[in-house]
Amino acid sequence: MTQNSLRETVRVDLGDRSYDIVIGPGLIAEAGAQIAAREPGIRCAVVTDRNVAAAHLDALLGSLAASGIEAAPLVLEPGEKTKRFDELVHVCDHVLGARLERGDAVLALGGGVIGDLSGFAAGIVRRGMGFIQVPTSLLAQVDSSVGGKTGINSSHGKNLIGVFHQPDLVLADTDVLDTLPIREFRAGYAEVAKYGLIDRPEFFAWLEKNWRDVFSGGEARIRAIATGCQAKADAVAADEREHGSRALLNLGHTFGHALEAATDYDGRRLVHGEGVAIGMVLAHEFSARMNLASPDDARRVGHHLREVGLPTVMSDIEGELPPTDILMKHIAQDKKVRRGALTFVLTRGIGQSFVADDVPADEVFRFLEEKRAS
Ligand SMILES: NC(=O)c1ccc[n+]([C@@H]2O[C@H](COP(=O)([O-])OP(=O)(O)OC[C@H]3O[C@@H](n4cnc5c(N)ncnc54)[C@H](O)[C@@H]3O)[C@@H](O)[C@H]2O)c1
Ligand SMILES: O=C(O)C(=O)C[C@@H](O)[C@H](O)[C@H](O)COP(=O)(O)O
Ligand SMILES: [Zn+2]
Repeated sequence: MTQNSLRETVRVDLGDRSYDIVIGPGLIAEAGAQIAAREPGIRCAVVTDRNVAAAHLDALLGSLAASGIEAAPLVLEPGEKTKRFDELVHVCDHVLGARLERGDAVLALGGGVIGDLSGFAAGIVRRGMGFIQVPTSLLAQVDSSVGGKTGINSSHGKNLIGVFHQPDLVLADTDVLDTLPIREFRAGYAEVAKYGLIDRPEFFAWLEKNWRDVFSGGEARIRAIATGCQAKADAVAADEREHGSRALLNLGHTFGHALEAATDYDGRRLVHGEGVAIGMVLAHEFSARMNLASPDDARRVGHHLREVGLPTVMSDIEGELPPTDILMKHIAQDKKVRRGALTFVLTRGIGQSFVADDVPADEVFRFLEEKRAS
């Protein structure tokens, strides 16, 4: 990690596909110069959503134009339901209609929804073109803009269709978080805390003490984002395509994704980071039930996430959830399933997560039934 006053740069080491994540204030105004310095002559399709466009699109387009970068903007509807096939076709048609070449780029200006969808388009148009991430939600700055997982949802489940396609550059302008709704900031915080729970117990302890400063902005926020990006960069460099250790980044996601699918990706009821928050508490509780970890750790995780204002139990989700066998059907579609056996990220304690193969489905079923009843 290199530091320059409030600017931090984290490098994702992937040989000839390595790239920088630049983090700090004022980066949208500088985006044109940052991109032109790395890719002279490049043109961009700028994909964003209506909320982000209202607050930040003009500034980005101005910055690109000032550096002589031609840009073709496309504004989509906000929300998880935009991660679907017809919107993928929409983005691909837009990129082709603008006559962008393989060496040009799709630039994602937005949260994880826009990043995942645009990255998928960049990965398949002309069999793979340039991709630049300008993440605008906390979740996207600390997680989804890094690592090259792209994709869309299916009626069969979350993120089931997609490709790995790494970005060439990530510009995380921390100023833009000032316009992010507080509910979305909290949701992104769940993925920040995740890195502590995976294998950085001292980071989790730091968050327990300093989360108010992370929420209020400034140095603590930048430190939290840079620590998260470094953790993600390390995990991706070690196992780019999730053959093994990268699966740790999925802590809380097997339960969380099932809950997102069970609520029909309705962001009024549950957004991704909230599903991850509930999922991480469930993963710690399930680990305790399997005698792998102390129930005190599960209580500590639940206490912290609840303290910042996140939902932590299934009953926090508004409205009825479908029966447990439907949740199990979603869990069985998880991409970590091997030869029909469930794989979960479980834990031996705070910061001691591990990938558990062959988790008995009947134990998971009984556990979920009990949790729903309690
Ligand atoms: N590819 C990955 O590695 C990865 C990692 C984590 C999550 N994800 C995916 O990311 C998605 C969730 O991302 P998200 O939480 O960013 O959701 P999102 O993209 O829906 O953004 C959240 C909301 O905030 C708004 N918004 C974003 N930035 C804003 C800003 N600066 N000012 C005002 N409004 C703003 C958006 O319009 C949207 O309404 C999920 O689909 C999840 O599966 C992917
Ligand atoms: O980058 C990863 O690897 C992750 O698992 C990060 C997660 O936060 C993210 O939500 C990811 O999209 C989930 O991946 P999936 O393979 O379970 O769809
Ligand atoms: Zn996630």
